[in-house]
Amino acid sequence: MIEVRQLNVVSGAFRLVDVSLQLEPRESVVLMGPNGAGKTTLLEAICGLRRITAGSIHLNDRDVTLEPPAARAIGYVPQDVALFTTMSVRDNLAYGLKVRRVAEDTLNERVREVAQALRIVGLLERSPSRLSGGEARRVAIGRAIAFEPEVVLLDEPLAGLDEATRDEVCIALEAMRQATGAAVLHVTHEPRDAERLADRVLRLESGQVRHDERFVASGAAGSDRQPRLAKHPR
Ligand SMILES: Nc1ncnc2c1ncn2[C@@H]1O[C@H](COP(=O)(O)OP(=O)(O)OP(=O)(O)O)[C@@H](O)[C@H]1O
Repeated sequence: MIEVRQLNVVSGAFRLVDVSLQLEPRESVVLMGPNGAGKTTLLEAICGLRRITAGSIHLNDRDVTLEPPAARAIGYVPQDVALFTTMSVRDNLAYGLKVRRVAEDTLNERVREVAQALRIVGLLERSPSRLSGGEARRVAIGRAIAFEPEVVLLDEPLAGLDEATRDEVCIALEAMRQATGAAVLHVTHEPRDAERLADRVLRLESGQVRHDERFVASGAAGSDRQPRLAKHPR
């Protein structure tokens, strides 16, 4: 479970003020809101990439507010993907496992599983600079989930994908969520993503988060899909 308590962030003239939210394990929450509302700023603050001026972040009752990003069990897919261009796709996927000193055989198995689930096995030895936009997005998702984080933060991961790739990525995300029990916070501007992926929807407006009462979960969030990623002991 992740709990954000009264988070305050100052970014130039922009402010997030007393933002609170909570995600249960395996819960899929979509975060919507207008351009510039602070969705990216909020995700960056939760994963430790933005300094917060007040408030706290708790992962399973552990206060991680002052921990560096790599010490938090939080996977992040940034809006601009930001793959490590000096590494192969395989090494991008392995990165989160390496920094957490996961044994090599487990690491290799995990990379293989994630690559299969996201259908990027054929890309493993490529450089990220030679990927299409959709391929790069899938690699970024793989890098974020390979170390089996407790929470995954996704900043518009489906933007710009064609319908078939979009479906594949949605299925892989749902499989990951079902198999690992990770909670997912997913930023999108697309109501259809919310309908497909969300258990509930939050709206960020005027620096504050509120529940979208109009949203009713359709139950279409992949509960009928077979998980393809196995859970490994931490
Ligand atoms: N490094 C920065 N320095 C100063 N202001 C910033 C910085 N990064 C973002 N901002 C400002 O903070 C506000 C929130 O930006 P943010 O990217 O979090 O919004 P968003 O909701 O993710 O927008 P979008 O839907 O367009 O992606 C904007 O007004 C933006 O101009």
